[in-house]
Amino acid sequence: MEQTLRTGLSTLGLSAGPPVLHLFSDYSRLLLETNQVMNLTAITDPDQVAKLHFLDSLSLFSAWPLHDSRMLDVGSGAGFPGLPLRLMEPSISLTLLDSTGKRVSFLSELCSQLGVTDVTCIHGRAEELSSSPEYRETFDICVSRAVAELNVLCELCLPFVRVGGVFLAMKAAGSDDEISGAANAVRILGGELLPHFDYTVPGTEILHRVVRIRKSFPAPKGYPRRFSAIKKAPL
Ligand SMILES: C[S@@+](CC[C@H](N)C(=O)[O-])C[C@H]1O[C@@H](n2cnc3c(N)ncnc32)[C@H](O)[C@@H]1O
Repeated sequence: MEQTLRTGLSTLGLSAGPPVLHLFSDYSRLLLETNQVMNLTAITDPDQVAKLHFLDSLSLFSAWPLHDSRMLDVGSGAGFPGLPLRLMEPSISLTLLDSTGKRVSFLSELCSQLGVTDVTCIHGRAEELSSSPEYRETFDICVSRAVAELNVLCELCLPFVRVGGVFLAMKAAGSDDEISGAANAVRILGGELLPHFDYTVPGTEILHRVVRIRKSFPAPKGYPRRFSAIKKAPL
């Protein structure tokens, strides 16, 4: 696993010393051990964890400058993409958010075992939390992978991003229709669609995409709506 990671990192123009590589090994081991008793990932081979979770997450470094940012990962699940980014770049101030309590307990335990005690793990729903002044428009960067369609995801994520910050949504390469279908949501929520960034997940032939949305104006009051309303009438 460490060799796959080292090779993939060099493809991304990144490098890591033994202490960071060990952190990723420990992360993979704890993920796969816990996965035996809790549904965290469909991937069970450490080499595939390195490629499809770690290197896919770390590809965000090629899509946007991430250092020294206050970052929120919405629907982080087992920590992707936020935690691999923080392990590689300690200057990121990271908050992981998920609506499933068991996953958040796993994340808290994982961060404590990895010794990254400055990561904040929150159990809650994005559309409820972003109305609180503590979180609304306070993050430089919001990231999210595999949580919802982009029009819905914009309503969950853009209210967290400060004006001038960015929302980075990880999507499949063939997401052109999904992106054009989210144009209305982006506009209403104060966003501006930037050119997307396509990449090949290192060590694979899988093409993925980072949709980049700059926050240009504050999100109007009243957004996000309750999840039932978001689902019933997506923007
Ligand atoms: C398919 S998993 C993806 C996990 C991770 N981002 C990844 O790529 O491996 C989706 C996660 O989003 C969380 N989620 C879904 N809706 C959410 C919401 N409204 N607020 C916070 N978390 C949410 C779920 O609990 C789940 O853990």
